[in-house]
Amino acid sequence: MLEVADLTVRFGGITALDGVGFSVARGEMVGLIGPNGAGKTTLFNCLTRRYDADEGTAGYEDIDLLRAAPHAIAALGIARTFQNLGLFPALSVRDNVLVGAHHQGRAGFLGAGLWLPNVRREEARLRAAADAVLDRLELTKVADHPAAGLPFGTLKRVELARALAVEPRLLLLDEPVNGLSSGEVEEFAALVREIRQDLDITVVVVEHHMGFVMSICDRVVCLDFGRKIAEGSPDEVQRDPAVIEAYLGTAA
Ligand SMILES: Nc1ncnc2c1ncn2[C@@H]1O[C@H](COP(=O)(O)OP(=O)(O)OP(=O)(O)O)[C@@H](O)[C@H]1O
Repeated sequence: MLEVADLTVRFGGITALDGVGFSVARGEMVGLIGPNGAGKTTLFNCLTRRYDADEGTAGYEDIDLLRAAPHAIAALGIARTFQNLGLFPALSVRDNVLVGAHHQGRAGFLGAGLWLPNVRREEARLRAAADAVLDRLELTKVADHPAAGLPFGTLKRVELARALAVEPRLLLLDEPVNGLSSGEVEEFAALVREIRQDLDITVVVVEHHMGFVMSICDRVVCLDFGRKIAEGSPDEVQRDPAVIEAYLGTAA
């Protein structure tokens, strides 16, 4: 489903990604790990066209993602969550989720302004879809609450709901369990397992929480200083001396 090859991104003198390549099969869940500054978020930013790559390709289904327009990413069936939450604090939880669903709307500016019948029907359809996502993520009770003021664990689920409202085929999760308690991490892992099973979504997850990554991912890719240093099953990567050295600074 995704085939990243020779991906290189430079920021002035810093090479954030240096010839990175890996592939993700349809239905797989791949973990992307590595110490701080390894280039994980930069990789997501390239795939979602927030950053331009200097070199490389990212084949997604039958196109090169790196040539896609940034606004086309959601329509291509790709959604992401953000490390620091990409929510609008003053909007209700439901409206935050509707922002995710919005790209599916077909109404033009004029039709929306005049609130024509087809626009009303479309709005009702999008709201029903958003409500179904809220229900799945047990967020119905807080649907009308502004995002601001909700507990962090709830906001992480709203962030996931916003991404799911895109109805993605490929979901990119950036540190989804960072800051959660161990109980919440387990709940989140169960939720992701359920979503993958029910919605047939392919997932790439960036995460520092090794317990989460190792328990939920089919395969793991490790970056260090912009380079891929290991790839394999969670067990293999965990035992890889290069990975241990990258994290601990010395071979075990
Ligand atoms: N917009 C930018 N301008 C300049 N340098 C950047 C930019 N974005 C990332 N970098 C640099 O690129 C490198 C990789 O950063 P990136 O955020 O991708 O790492 P990461 O693996 O996601 O780290 P973390 O685990 O801390 O989130 C770092 O040296 C970072 O400072």
